[in-house]
Amino acid sequence: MTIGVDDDESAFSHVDEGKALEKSWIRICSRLKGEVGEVEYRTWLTKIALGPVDGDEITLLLPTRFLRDWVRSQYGDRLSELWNQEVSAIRRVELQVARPGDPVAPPLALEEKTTDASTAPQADSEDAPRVAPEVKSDIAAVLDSRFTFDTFVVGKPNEFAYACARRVAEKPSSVGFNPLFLYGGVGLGKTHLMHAIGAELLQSGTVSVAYMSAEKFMYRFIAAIRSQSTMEFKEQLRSVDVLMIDDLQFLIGKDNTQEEFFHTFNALVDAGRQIIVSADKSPSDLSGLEDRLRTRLGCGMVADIHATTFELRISILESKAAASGVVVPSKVLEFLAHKITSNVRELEGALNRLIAHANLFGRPVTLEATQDVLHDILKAHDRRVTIEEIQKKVAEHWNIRLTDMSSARRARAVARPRQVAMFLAKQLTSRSLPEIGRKFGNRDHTTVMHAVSRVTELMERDTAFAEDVELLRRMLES
Ligand SMILES: Nc1ncnc2c1ncn2[C@@H]1O[C@H](COP(=O)(O)OP(=O)(O)OP(=O)(O)O)[C@@H](O)[C@H]1O
Repeated sequence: MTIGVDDDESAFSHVDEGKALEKSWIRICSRLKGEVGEVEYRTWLTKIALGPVDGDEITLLLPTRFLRDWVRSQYGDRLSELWNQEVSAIRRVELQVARPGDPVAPPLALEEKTTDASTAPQADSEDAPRVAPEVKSDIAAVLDSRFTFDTFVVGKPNEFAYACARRVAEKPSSVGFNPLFLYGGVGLGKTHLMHAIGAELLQSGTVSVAYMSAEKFMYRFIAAIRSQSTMEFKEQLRSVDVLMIDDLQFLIGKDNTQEEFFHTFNALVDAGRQIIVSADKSPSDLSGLEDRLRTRLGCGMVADIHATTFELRISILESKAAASGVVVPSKVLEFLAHKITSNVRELEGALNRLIAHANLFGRPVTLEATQDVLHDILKAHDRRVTIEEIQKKVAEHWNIRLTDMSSARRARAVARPRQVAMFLAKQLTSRSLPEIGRKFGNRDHTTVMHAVSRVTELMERDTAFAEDVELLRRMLES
């Protein structure tokens, strides 16, 4: 082998070259797995075997042309980068289809290889029909068993979305519920609800369910184009009873994929099949999606998952703490629910960390320990937003003067934004009601309480207003 950079050259001339490469490969696999996630890794990357090194190029072998093309298009650049970081002399990665006698799997598995037949492509022979069986298993719903209706905690902000999801799981394709469009901010339970619907439907054993992120949909589509098998791909998609697409906003700006999705969508709905879609915004706000697609997406049931309330955060924490078997005092739960308001994922992450800590050290969870274990998260949240920032953003949004946040004016055009700012201050900061009141022209804490309940009430009644408040919240948090 001719590797031209000194460090690597000496390394390879003194130790067993093959072993060193295998070690590098294991590290690369481990990094890739962390980057792309378990399912993606198993589906596409466990089939790669190490081939020879020639000059600055390493060859990686794949069992079929389809897999080679896919890995090349999706991971080719990243593989080159990672190899180059591991062995600076390697500057290029060549992906080839393995020939008889070549290694057919990674020489050293990262862990026990338990490639799931339902998710992995069947890549055993170049002559075998390449796409049909692969895509078929590929679009089958791979659901997270933790995301069920039973584990979903229902509260005011998500009760409507939950009821719609339940309804669709009981009676898919009912008039008025097709498509079901779930939308809301990051980490508020959209994926959880979709998986819950899928799990419920699959239990019946009679319904075929496909679930994938919009991103995956696009990659499948591109792969089908590359392998000239778009017809098979379309047929696969159009043969399912229920199609779920998560995070649809990903298709913004991807015109060809949108077009394909639009046709699939129409074919399925026309054939009386159920579509379920999630996104971070309502169909009308997904600018960048074609108008005809947005219109059709809004034709069925559109359900918003609002930002969590304090009460919902407490219920979620209680339920997750109870499931863990670790006793978490209510003071700690309240503290967390006050501090971590952004989304359920973060809240859950913080609680899991506390529980893991308690289990590891066998110590009870206390408020003191919580502040200690979570100090980095708590600091980040404290820093996140100030009342002054909230007042400024809200004033700009409704085009009022900043001084009106503290003025005595009671005209609705001024009073309503002020109430929203108080509401957001309560949601996004850890300030107490009297502290918030003081920042709004020395108002009493009961005025802040009134503002919070008034805004909550209005958000429930008025979707446009709720979206305004939600938008402000997201802007302030970003
Ligand atoms: N109401 C709830 N009850 C129980 N767990 C919840 C609830 N809402 C969210 N979660 C949990 O929070 C985490 C994040 O939820 P999920 O992945 O469904 O969010 P998402 O809205 O799909 O986010 P993203 O926009 O990032 O895709 C999951 O672990 C989920 O189980």
